[in-house]
Amino acid sequence: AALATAVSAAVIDGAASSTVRNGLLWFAVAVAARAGLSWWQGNSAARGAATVKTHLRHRLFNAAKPGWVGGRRTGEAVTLATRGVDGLDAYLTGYLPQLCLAATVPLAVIVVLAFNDLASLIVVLVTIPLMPIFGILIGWHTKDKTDRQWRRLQHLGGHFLDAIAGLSTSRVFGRAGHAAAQVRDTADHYRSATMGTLRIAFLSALALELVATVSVALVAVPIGLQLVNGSMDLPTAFLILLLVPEVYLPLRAMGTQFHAAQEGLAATRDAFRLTDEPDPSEKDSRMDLSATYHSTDVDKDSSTVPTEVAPDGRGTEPDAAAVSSPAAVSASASTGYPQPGGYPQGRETELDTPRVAQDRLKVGEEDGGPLDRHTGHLIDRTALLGFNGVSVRYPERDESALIDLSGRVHAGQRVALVGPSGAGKSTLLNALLGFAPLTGGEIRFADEHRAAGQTAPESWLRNITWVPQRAHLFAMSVADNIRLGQPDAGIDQVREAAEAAFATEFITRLPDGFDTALGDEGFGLSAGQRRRIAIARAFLRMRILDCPLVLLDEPTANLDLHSETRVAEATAELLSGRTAILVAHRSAMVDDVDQVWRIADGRLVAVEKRSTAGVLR
Ligand SMILES: Nc1ncnc2c1ncn2[C@@H]1O[C@H](COP(=O)(O)OP(=O)(O)OP(=O)(O)O)[C@@H](O)[C@H]1O
Repeated sequence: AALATAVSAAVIDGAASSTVRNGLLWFAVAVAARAGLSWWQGNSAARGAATVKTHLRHRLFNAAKPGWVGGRRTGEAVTLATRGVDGLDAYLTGYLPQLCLAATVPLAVIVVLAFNDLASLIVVLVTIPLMPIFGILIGWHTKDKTDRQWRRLQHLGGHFLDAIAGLSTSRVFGRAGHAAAQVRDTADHYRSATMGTLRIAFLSALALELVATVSVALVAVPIGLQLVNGSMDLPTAFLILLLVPEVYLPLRAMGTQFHAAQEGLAATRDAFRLTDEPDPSEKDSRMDLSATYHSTDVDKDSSTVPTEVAPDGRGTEPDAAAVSSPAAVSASASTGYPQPGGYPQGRETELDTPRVAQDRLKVGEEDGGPLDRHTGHLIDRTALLGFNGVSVRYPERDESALIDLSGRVHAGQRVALVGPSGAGKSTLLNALLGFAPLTGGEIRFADEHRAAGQTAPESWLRNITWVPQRAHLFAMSVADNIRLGQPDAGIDQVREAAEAAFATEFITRLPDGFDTALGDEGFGLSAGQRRRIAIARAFLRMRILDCPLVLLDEPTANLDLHSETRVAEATAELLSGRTAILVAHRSAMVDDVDQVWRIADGRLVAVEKRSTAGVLR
C-alpha cells in the first residue's frame, strides 16, 4: 500500500512531463492497487479479528467454571465475553493495520523525499516524531480513564442483570423504584466516564490534526521559495506536496483508532487476567467470595450499594446453642420477634405482638372463621382474603393455568396448596402478587380488590410478605439483603430478624459476618441458608410493616434434613399469628394448617378443613 501511494504520486509527477495517456493508465493502476489492497486489508483484518475473538471467548468459556461465574457478577462476566471482547474489533481491524501503515508509509515517503528535496525531508524528519510523542502523552492519560470507563460498563452490566433477575423480589419488597434508580445512577456514571474519554479523544485528534497541518504548511514554505527562485521544477514540487500529507495521514488515523481501541484493550486485559487465573476449584471459592466481588466493583465512592452496615457486625452473635436459651426466649418480648425454642407461655406470648392482638384468633369449630377469644363468638365472617372465580392464563399459553378458582381465607388461617407439579399452585401465589395476569374473576384482600386486567398496586403489596421458592439474593452484603425492603433498618433489627430465622448461626461463620458480600443469586450460600436469609428478610418486613399476609412457596423443598428442620422451625415462627398461604408438598407442613386446597389442572378440586391446629400453632 505504501508503495502504491508512492507510485501514484510519482505517476502524477511523471504524467506532468510525459504523455498524459500513459500517466493516467499508471495512475489508475496504482489507485486500483491501493483500493484493492485496502479492501484486502480490511477483509483479512476482520477475519483475523473474528478468529482472535472466537479464540478468546473459547478461553473465557473454558475458564468460566461455576465458581468463576458465581464469585463474580454474572452480568459483568457476560459484558466481558460479549461487548468487551467485541471491543477488540477496533484494535484489530483499525489500530493494528494503521500501526503497520504508520510504520511503512512515512518510511516510503521519506525515501522518495530524500531523492527529491532535502529541505522538505528535514522538516518532515523534525515534525514527524511530534505525533507519536503527543500520542504517547495523551495515551498515558487515556489509559486510566478508559479502564475506569470499562469497569463502569461492566458494573452496569452486572447491576442491570441483578436488578432484572431480582425484579419480582424488588417489586414485592417495594424496592423496584430504588432498583431502577440504581441502574440509572450506574448508567449515569458510565455516561460521564464515556464523555470524559470522548473529550480526550477529540482533544487528541485536534492536537494531531494541528501538528499534521502545520507540518505540511512548513514543508510548503521551502518548496514555494525554491519554485520562486527556480531551484525546483513544478513536477517535483507537485510530487512533494502530494506525498507529504501521506506521511501524517496514517499517524493521525492511528491516533483516532487508538482511542476507539482502548475499551477493547481494557476488556482484553481483564479477560487475560481471568483466563490466566488458577482454577477456582483448587481454592475454597466460598471463602474467596467477597474478595472476588470487590475486585470487580467500581471505585467505592461511586458504588450504589448501600453500606449502612456497622463495622462491628462481625463475630458478636450468639451461637446456635445460645439461641434457644431462656435468655433468648425472654429477649423475644423486647424484640417483638417470636424466638426459637418455642413459646413457653403458650398463646399468651403471641399476644405481645400488636398484629396478633389485633387478629386475636382461635381457629376452628365451624368453618375456620375467627372467634372472639372472650365471647367465643364469630367476630368477623368476612374472609380476609377471597378468590372469586379467579382465572389466569399466561400470555404465551393457550391453556389457562388457573380456572374459575373460588375460595376464602379468614384472618389468621393457614392454607396449604397441594397438588401435582404444574397444577397451578405457584400461579395462585403469582396471581396474588400480581406477577400472573388475572384473566377472569377477582381477588379481594381486606378492603381492596383486584379484578381481571388490574395490576397489584404498592398498597396491595404492602400487605404481603413473600418467601418464594427460590429467593433472589442480590449481589450485596448479607445485612443489606435482609434489610432489602426496609433500607433504614438498623443492624440490630437485621440481627434480630436473622436470629428469628435461625440464620445467625451460619452468618457469623461467614468471612465478614453480616458484612459478607454475596455473589449473584446468593452465591456462596447453600440453598437452605439462602432460604433462611429470605425468611429473615420476611421477618424484618413483617416487623416493620406489620404485613398481615404471608406467602410461602415450598418452604422446605430440596433441603437436607438439618436445613429442612431449621427452615421449618423458622417458617413456623414466621407464620405465627399470620394469615398464610403455603405451597407445600411436605406432610409436616400440611399437618399444621387450617385448610388444605387441592389443586389439579388449574382447578380447586377439594377443600379440606382441619378443626385442630397442629404443633406449629
Ligand atoms: N411464567 C409462566 N409463563 C407461562 N406459563 C407458566 C408460567 N409459570 C407457570 N406456567 C405454567 O402454568 C402451569 C402451572 O404452573 P405452576 O408453576 O403454577 O405449577 P405448580 O403447581 O406450582 O407446580 P410445581 O409443584 O412443580 O411448582 C404449568 O403448566 C406451567 O407450565
